[in-house]
This record gives sequence, structure tokens and C-alpha cells, in this order.
Amino acid sequence: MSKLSIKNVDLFYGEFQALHNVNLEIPKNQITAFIGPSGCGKSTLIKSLNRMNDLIEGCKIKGSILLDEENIYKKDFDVNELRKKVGMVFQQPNPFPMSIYDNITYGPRTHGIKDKKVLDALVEKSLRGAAIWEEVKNDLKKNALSLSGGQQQRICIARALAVEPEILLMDEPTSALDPISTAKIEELVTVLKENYTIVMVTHNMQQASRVSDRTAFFLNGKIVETGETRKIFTNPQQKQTEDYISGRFG
Ligand SMILES: Nc1ncnc2c1ncn2[C@@H]1O[C@H](COP(=O)(O)OP(=O)(O)OP(=O)(O)O)[C@@H](O)[C@H]1O
Repeated sequence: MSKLSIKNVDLFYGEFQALHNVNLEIPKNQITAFIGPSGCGKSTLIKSLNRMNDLIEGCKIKGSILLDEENIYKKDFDVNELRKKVGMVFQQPNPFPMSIYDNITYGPRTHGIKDKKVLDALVEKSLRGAAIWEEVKNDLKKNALSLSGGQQQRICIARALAVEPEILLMDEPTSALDPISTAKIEELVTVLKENYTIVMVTHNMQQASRVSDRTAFFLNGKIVETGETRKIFTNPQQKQTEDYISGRFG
């Protein structure tokens, strides 16, 4: 069953139409990669999945996006509840300028968790989940901004995990990182998919083919082709897909 079901989505920034009749099924406990040239709508679609676009003035969306079969754009849908279920990690690691501990407990505290024992347990569980516990367990009071870029990104993943989401959205999560940190994040996401549904935007074709189960190829605000990653990369059905993955354009 699909965790997310995107149906006939058109999205406008004022007069400009950024997404055209997008349809996509995102299966549970799999990694779905969004690929395509710059400006084709990948970030726009990923941000629609937790209604981040609500914050952009003049942004209008038509169609529906179902999370567990419920339309997240329906009237009175609880956006706070949605953001709890759908966590996000951005391109640039963006830990808050505070301790590692406070970064991880920030979300749970805003959701009303105050018990120190519960928070301590969540910190350990989230940092372990993001494969950074061993590196920081003796330094939880240290400012998160003093860590390396790759460590900061794993802190951001831990911060997202701490509110116990069901879906993780990752918008080019490794593009600011060195190859070793990139490899760590790639290894991590393949473990995380056992418990989470992951959607990842990437410009790195090797990354998409290494880690994702399914791939959607975007061009000019439309999905040209979608399917199993293995198939998209070895036997694409559309010429535009083939040209893109073989580096002939984009
Ligand atoms: N806030 C905005 N207001 C107006 N237009 C926007 C806004 N955000 C994005 N766009 C436009 O929508 C289109 C899709 O942008 P989007 O950021 O989704 O592309 P992308 O595929 O993620 O690109 P990249 O790979 O460079 O991040 C582009 O033409 C962009 O200029």
C-alpha cells in the first residue's frame, strides 16, 4: 500500500505553474528518489508533502496528496500533526545554535514532553538512529555548530527522528558533504527505511541508483517517468529519461 499518494497535482507560484498534473505513489518503507535537472520542480513537490509551501505567499495547489489515504490538503487537516508525521532534512545542515542535547529535544519539548528521563531516552534513541551516538555521547552539551558538516547533518536527521515521524523528506541531504560523510548518510538511509518511508531529492545519479528503490524523473514540472530504480537506470522507457541519466543533458 502507498504511504503517500499524489493525485493530479498542479502547483502555482502566483501566475507561474511549477507542477503539471503530477501523479505518484510513494510506497511505505521504501526510498523514493526524485531526479531531474535544476528548476524542474523536485523541491516544490517534496515541500508539498509536508505543506511547507503553505508558508509561501501566492502558492496555490490543486489536486490531492493522500497520507494513509487521508488528503493532507483537506479543510481542517491538522498541519502540526502532519509536520510531526513528516520530518524534513535540508540540503545545508542547519542545526540550531544550541547544544546537541537541546537540538534533539527541541521538537519533543514543543510537543509537550518535559520528563527528563523520557527526553534522555529519546536523545539516545534518535542519535543512535542517526548513527552518531558513539561520536557525541560524551559531548551532549557541546554546541552542535562546532561539529563537522557531516556530523551536523546526522544531528539534523536525529532531530527529525526525535519527534518519531513516519516519513522522512530529504532535499539533497548530501550535496554539501564530503564523500565519506555522504557514504555514511547513504548507509544510514538504507537502514532507516526499515522503519520510515523516505523521499529523497538528489542530483547525484549514482546516489539515486545506489540507495533508492523507486525513482521519479522530473522535467519542466512534470513527471516523465517513474518506476523501480533498477529499471529506470537500466531500461528507461522514455528517451528524455535515458538522455538525462546518461548525462546527455541537465
Ligand atoms: N517561492 C517561489 N516563488 C516563485 N517561483 C518559485 C519558487 N520556488 C521555486 N520556484 C520556481 O519553480 C520552479 C521549480 O523550482 P524547484 O525549486 O522546485 O526546482 P528543483 O527541481 O528543486 O531545482 P533544483 O534542483 O535546482 O533545486 C523553478 O522554475 C523555480 O524558479
